[in-house]
Amino acid sequence: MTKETVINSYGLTKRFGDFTAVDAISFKVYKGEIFGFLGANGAGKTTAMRMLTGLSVPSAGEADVAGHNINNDPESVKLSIGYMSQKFSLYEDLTVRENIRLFGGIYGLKRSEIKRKSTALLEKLDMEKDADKLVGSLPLGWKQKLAFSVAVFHDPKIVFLDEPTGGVDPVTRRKFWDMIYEASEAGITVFVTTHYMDEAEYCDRVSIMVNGKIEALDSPAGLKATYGVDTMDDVFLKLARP
Ligand SMILES: Nc1ncnc2c1ncn2[C@@H]1O[C@H](COP(=O)(O)OP(=O)(O)OP(=O)(O)O)[C@@H](O)[C@H]1O
Repeated sequence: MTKETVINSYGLTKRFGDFTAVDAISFKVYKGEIFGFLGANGAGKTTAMRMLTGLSVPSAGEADVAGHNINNDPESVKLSIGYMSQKFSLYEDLTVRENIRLFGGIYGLKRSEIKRKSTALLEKLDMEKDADKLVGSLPLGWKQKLAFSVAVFHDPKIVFLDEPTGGVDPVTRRKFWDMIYEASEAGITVFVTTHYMDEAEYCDRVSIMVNGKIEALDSPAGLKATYGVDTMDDVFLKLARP
């Protein structure tokens, strides 16, 4: 069976003046995959992700994302994906319920659908009694779970997560990854950047970006075998911090 390609990037490039932040990256991501997008600080991950999500125009190159071309039809790209940025997109001065409603509306869901799905989501997150609390008052781990949930609320084909678990303890991070697995099992492709190497191990495939280029791309086991090391930490150290 051939795998369905949901991201096809070819020669994707972003320059800021004389500086090339993303340097002609070409790769494919398949449906339902958990794809880890790794690299040291400043390697170009966020810049690449902003192009792939239709938020920033490439200097050169192309990408098809969820069946739409990022250059010709960025608006369709935006509607077909979910995006959770490092600072999340949640409104701190709105309640949990208001945030869910807002994002459902932005992604074009019907009112009745928003209502039904909100009830199910609050139950799943065990946040029914917190539904009318301001998001700003919640612990960071809860905000991350809520931000992820609103990013997949409209059942997008792909969800892009930019360092979704920064600043929380390992148990909270592990719980967050249960949600990622669940989304992937439901057929949502997960594109995730992280600085945590235990999280890199949870991915189906991992790419490692160095100075704007993709230096390696394989499964965690494949990368470890190629570089003759036992952990993703060591793979990362060899490539990204030689
Ligand atoms: N708007 C901009 N103008 C000029 N340079 C920029 C701009 N945005 C990013 N850069 C530069 O591009 C490079 C890549 O940045 P980017 O944020 O994509 O890296 P990153 O891999 O996501 O890093 P981090 O892990 O720290 O988030 C950096 O050197 C950054 O300073």
